[in-house]
Formats: sequence, structure tokens, C-alpha cells
Amino acid sequence: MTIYRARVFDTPQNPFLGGRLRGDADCAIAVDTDGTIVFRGAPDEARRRLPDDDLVDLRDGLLLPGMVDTHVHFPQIRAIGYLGTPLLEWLDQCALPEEARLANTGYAREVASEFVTGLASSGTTTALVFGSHFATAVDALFTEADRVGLRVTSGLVTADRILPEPLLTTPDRAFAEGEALARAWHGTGRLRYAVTPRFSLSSSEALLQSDAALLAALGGAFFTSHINENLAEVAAVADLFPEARDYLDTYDRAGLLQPRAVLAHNVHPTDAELVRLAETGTAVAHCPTSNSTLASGFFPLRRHHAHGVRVALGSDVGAGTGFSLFKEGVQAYFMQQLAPEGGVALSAAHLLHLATSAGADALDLADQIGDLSVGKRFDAIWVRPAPGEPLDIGFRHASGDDDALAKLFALGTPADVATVWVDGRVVTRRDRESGRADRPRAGRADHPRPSRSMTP
Ligand SMILES: Nc1nc2[nH]cnc2c(=O)[nH]1
Ligand SMILES: [Zn+2]
Repeated sequence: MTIYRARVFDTPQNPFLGGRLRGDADCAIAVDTDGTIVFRGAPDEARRRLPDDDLVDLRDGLLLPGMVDTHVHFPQIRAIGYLGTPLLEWLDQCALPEEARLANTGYAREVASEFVTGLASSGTTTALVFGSHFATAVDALFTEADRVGLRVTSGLVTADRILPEPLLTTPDRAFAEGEALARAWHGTGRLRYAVTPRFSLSSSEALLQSDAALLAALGGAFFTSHINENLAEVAAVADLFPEARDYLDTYDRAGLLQPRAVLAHNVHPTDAELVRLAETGTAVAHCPTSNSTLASGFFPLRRHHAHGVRVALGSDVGAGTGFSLFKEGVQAYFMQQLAPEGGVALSAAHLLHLATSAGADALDLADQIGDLSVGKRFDAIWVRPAPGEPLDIGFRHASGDDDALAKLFALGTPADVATVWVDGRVVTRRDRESGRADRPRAGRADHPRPSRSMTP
């Protein structure tokens, strides 16, 4: 058992439904050797109940739930930062040529290591990851995620038209390769499989049907793809699927929609699509830096919520500009502030909820992660800015919890994420002197600065 003593922020009560930020100025959280939170309360009570257990003093900073990224592309870490083109041109010029390089398994392994390091060192402990068109590359991703211990749901990306030839497959091959990957990884440790057609634009009806058949065959797997991101894309999908009522219907007709489904973007939905998303329980990943980079448009958050559609955050690396969900949170705030039809006024508590509990809910993990309550897994991040940095000054002069959290979203970067735990084990820690995050490690029980002698 280890007791962590810290200032703790989380959002067990949904702020979009009247809940508030839970800010505990001086809180003890006891975690058993299995990684479950077994006590949360006053430090002196923790000491009374658990007099012999290690106590780790994290009061110099903030303890938050691990971040949950519901849409991020593994093969695109080296493509981040290509500015100035809309979606379809960006795919042609930037993303797809890079994705083709993952045919080389050595290259894919390097990228997998960079990618998992990028997630962990930014404080992302759980992610729904868009995989690669190459089964060997997806295998490399699962291998690395398993080694480090992150919670990753991912799968083979499928396409059978429009994309460059090396990225194409056939419905039969997609099924066979996806099934083999899922048999190897779905349910292994913290890993799960996601059936992943790239988008309807690059999918025949037969391919979507084969993806749906695999989803049905696996049981408990996810479906993820893109939808309604860009107006030229939406028009092209309408041309290719004349029978479909709308973009969503291309997936719906194949039988892909379900509560374990996450569609990225949905910047340009119809009301009928929002109704159907809610009916099927499909969640939406809102990716605000990507929507800005590619000038895709303003995300209609109010309409999603009015229809009862679940929304969480995605970084959409590499159209998105990095892994940090602090940045995605503040960009979501900016865009709602500027939305032409009137956006949702987002508080810092809303942003934390979108980056943690809402993501846990979208990934059907709300019973395990998303906040730091008793009974949940200890997936957590310790944010400790360097002394004298603007975030450190902000924390020291904040007027209260909401103000401190707003400063975190305004100023926080991966450099401020000092330690990251999954299931109670350190997966990465940043060296105070060099500022470097150590290479994410293979889930060893390993805690920062334990001190049994410290009295709370
Ligand atoms: N943002 C984004 N949208 C897509 N639609 C199809 N593929 C992609 C992709 O890689 N990134
Ligand atoms: Zn994407």
C-alpha cells in the first residue's frame, strides 16, 4: 500500500450536468499493491488507519486523473506541424506519405516507441489510437503499449479505394489481418481492439461490411473512424454513397454504430445524424487543434449535448498540434468562445471533465478510471511546474481551485507533467534538473520519493 498526499483535482460529478470541480487542498489517497484506490480522505486519518505504509509527499504540485485521448494517430507523430492545407490536401501531401513509411517494420517500431513516449510524457494514460494500414506496424504499437503499460485501444486501419495503392487492402484481407491482431491483443493486459475504417471516403460498402462482421465476431471490440470533418469530404462521401441518408448512415447501414463506437470530428452534422448518434450511443471525439489547423470549422458542442451525444477530447495528432490535452482543452475553450452561432461557455472544470471522465465514459472505462475516487484504478498525473515558471507563479497566486485549474489549461505543457502512473505504477517520470521525461518503463511498482518517516 502507498499513500499519496497531494492537492487533488477531479470531476466525478459532470460539470455539464451541474457538477463542480472536486478540489481537495490536502488529501490522502491510499493505493493498494494492485493499483486500486482504497482510501481517500484526510491525511491524519490515513495515517491512523495505515500507520506502516509508505507516504509520498506530492504537495508541491497538483495530482489529477490521467488524461484520456479519444482520437490520436500512431503513424503521424512525425507529421505534426504541417500548416496551411485543408483535410484532403493535408492527407495527400503530408499524412499519407508518412503513413506509407510504416510498411517498413523497423521504421514502425521506432515510430511506435516515439508515439507511446509522446502519450505518456504528456500525461495521457488512456487512448483510443488510430493504428496503421500495416498489420506489422499495429503489432509494433500494441507491443510497445503493452511494454509501457498504457491503456490503449487500437486496430488495423482499413481502406480499399482513393488512397495511395500501398495503403489499400481488400475486405477479405482486412478481416483476416484484423482478426489475427485482435486474437493476439484484444483483452491482453490493458489493450483492446478497435475496428478502424479510415473513413467512408476510402471505404467501399463491402469493406465497411467486412469491418462490421469483424466487430460482431470479436465481441467487446470498438469501432472508430472519422465523420463530417470537412465540407469537401462530406460532399465526396455523399457522391460515393448515393443510397445513404447522410455521412453517418454510411456506417450505420453497415451495422457499425454501438455504445463502443467513437467517431472523430463531427464538425458539420445534421440534426438527424445527432439524433442517430444518441440513439446508438456512439460517442464523438472533439479535436479542437486539428479543427483549427485544417480550418475544418467550429465544433457544435451545444447541439451535441442538446441531442444527448457523448463528447470527449482527442488530440488528433498529427493534424492536431501535439499530445497535450491541456492544449486541446484550452483550444476547445477558445473555439467555443469564438463560435459564430454561440458556443458553450466552458469553465476549467468542464475542460478537465472533457479530458478525463468524459473520455473514460466514451471508452467504456468509467467504472475504472476518469477520477480519483475510492474503487477506481490509480491512473494519475502529478503536475509540478519548475519554480519561477509562469505556471508555478500562477499556482501560487491563484484565487482558488477553479482559478488554479484554469491556469493549468492556459499554461500547462508536457514539461509540467512530473510523474505519470497507470494502475498505481509509475510509467514515466521527468527529471527535475534536465527536464527530460525518462523512457516510459514497463509497469514496475515504483514511486517518487517515498518517505515512511514523514508525518502527515
Ligand atoms: N484529421 C484527420 N482526418 C482524417 N480523415 C481521414 N483520415 C484522417 C486523418 O488522418 N486525420
Ligand atoms: Zn483523425
